[in-house]
Amino acid sequence: MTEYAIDVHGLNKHFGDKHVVKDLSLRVRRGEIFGFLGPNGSGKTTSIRMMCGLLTPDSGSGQCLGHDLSDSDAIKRKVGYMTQKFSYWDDLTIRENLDFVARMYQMPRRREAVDRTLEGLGLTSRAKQLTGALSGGWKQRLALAACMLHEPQLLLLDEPTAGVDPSARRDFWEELHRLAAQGISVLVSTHYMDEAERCHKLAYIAYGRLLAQGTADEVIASQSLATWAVAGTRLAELSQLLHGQPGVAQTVVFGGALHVSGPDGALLEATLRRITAGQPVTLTQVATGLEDVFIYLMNQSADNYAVPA
Ligand SMILES: Nc1ncnc2c1ncn2[C@@H]1O[C@H](COP(=O)(O)OP(=O)(O)OP(=O)(O)O)[C@@H](O)[C@H]1O
Repeated sequence: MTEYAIDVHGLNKHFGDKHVVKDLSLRVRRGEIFGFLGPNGSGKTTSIRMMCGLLTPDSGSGQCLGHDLSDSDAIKRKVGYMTQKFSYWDDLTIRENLDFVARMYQMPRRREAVDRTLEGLGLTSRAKQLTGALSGGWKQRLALAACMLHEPQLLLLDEPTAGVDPSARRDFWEELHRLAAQGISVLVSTHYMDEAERCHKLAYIAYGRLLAQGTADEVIASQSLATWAVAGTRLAELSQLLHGQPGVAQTVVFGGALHVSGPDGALLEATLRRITAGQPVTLTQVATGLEDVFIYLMNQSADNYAVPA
């Protein structure tokens, strides 16, 4: 048994003349929760589908749970894949939906598998509820249960909590950590920063290219950004003034403060002091956050990929 649930190198995928995944190399350890972040259309779903054998890469190689990527039948038997779209029957109960999935996959000892899964995900008391009447959070839990029926070793979850309220998202993540503690590996794509911070490791992908990966602290440190918080009034006006000034890479409003970041700390500070001189604002250097870094990475890659006029 290898140390990695996923270990892929140089994966590429084109759709027509669009190069949607570029030289993707990624390793996910067993029992690790690995977060996959990036703007819409950056290639997260395509990457996930290649890693679980649902889509053949144009080039590149690797293994998933010890099987070569080309051995998609073996991989699919050990992987649970939760797609973005909720695809269960509203007019069936939770139990009936799970039973339907178990039948579809011709699972042996179906009743036992459904009971075990209901119990494992805290759904037993709701087993008879109609799916259509469930809240978004419980629907996601049903979808997770359906992809756990065959006891997979790896979960590939594509934006599993999109549109789910914060308390249900927290419960869902507690469940993921419980599963990871049992040795199940999880690759999860998300747009939520709080979820990114709950992952053991992260990768940020934009325009098909993986731009940073590691723990949240490593991803933040990798960009060496300095960040200042500017508190005061007329911050929108100040943001416009700062745009394009020496040392200013980006300005982002965070609650009542403007976060201003740039790669050259001294230059950024000098610019901030010059532009805000005499204005009723306070400047405080703050720790650069994950969101600051993701916005920076996205802007950088947009610049690199911009088509020249
Ligand atoms: N089967 C397909 N045929 C043609 N183009 C596709 C196909 N699947 C995806 N694409 C294109 O590939 C690019 C990457 O899509 P993908 O769904 O992998 O991105 P994503 O990062 O998962 O986006 P989102 O966050 O919106 O789900 C997009 O431009 C998309 O339109």
